[in-house]
Amino acid sequence: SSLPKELREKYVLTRGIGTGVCGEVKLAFERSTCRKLAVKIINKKNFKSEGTATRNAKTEIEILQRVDHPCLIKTEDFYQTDDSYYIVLELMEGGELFQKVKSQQQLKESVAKLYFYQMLKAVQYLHSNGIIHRDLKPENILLSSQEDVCLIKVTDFNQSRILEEASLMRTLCGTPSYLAPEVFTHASTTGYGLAVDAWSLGVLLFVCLGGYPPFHESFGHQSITDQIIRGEFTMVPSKWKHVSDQAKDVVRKLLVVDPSKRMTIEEALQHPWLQDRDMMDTAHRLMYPSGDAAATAAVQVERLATRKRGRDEGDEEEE
Ligand SMILES: C/C(=N\NC(=N)NO)c1ccc(NC(=O)c2cc3cccc([N+](=O)[O-])c3[nH]2)cc1
Repeated sequence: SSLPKELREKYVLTRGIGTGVCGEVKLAFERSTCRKLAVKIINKKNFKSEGTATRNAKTEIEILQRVDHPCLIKTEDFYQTDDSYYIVLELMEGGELFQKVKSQQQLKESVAKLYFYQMLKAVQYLHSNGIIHRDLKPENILLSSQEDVCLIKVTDFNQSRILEEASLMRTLCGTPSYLAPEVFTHASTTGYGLAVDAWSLGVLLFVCLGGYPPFHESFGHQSITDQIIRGEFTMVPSKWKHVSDQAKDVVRKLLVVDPSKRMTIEEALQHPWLQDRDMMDTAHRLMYPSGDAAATAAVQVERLATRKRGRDEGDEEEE
């Protein structure tokens, strides 16, 4: 394929290392440093052209370049041609969580807990920045190494949405007489939107602990959508007998059909199963290798503040 000239000048692209539904990932070497990197090639026709202004304004690429958290994929560089995007990313040598669960049957509970905690922190960060991921699945969770104890990163923001309270405010300025009730209740504000990610994390945790999905067309007579709508899943004893009751409790409180009754990300982070000092120390050592987490946290806060100021000024220009 015709790679952008600047990309070819800066990187050597070699073999494919992962194939996503919407494109492929190639191993690349940065010519100047010989550093190994990954290049995700996304075919533009995979980007559904959304009607809503919000989606057009904030494409996935902008989200990818804006987010900054140890458990979210970081883009190093970005190129595009008429038909493709080329995203240069850090190499995630552990590959997709999906492959690891498949090859190991099911993960050890301590490993599942370490990964799940990092996923919660990544999604907590997205939500605090008004972003819903909406497509959390094992293919979109990457592992930084082949070791069980490793950093994980969430990727693929193609389905993500920015929560625009502003657009709701504009809606409420008009005549309300034609507006549906849910516009005024939770449904259209951050409330329910964020809960979709909590459900997906429940499915992810179920798969990591049980080694099989909670909802699947091959289970019983019901369609997969009926199983999901009814929230009907089975913890097969042979697979779940070694899993702790606390871990099962987290899954059961996330796979709740009614979003208003579903456990939130914040509540999950407070659940007894995750009050595990050793796991947290390991996770923080992986997330903030520089060691001084306080300093790193302070830097994060400062960076967010400057970015927020920048965005506000930027928005004024847009307005
Ligand atoms: C941003 C994004 N997707 N966005 C999108 N619209 N997809 O639908 C995206 C999706 C997937 C990836 N995947 C990788 O970086 C990735 C997959 C993989 C498998 C084995 C080994 C490696 N590796 O880096 O060594 C891998 N990296 C990286 C970025």
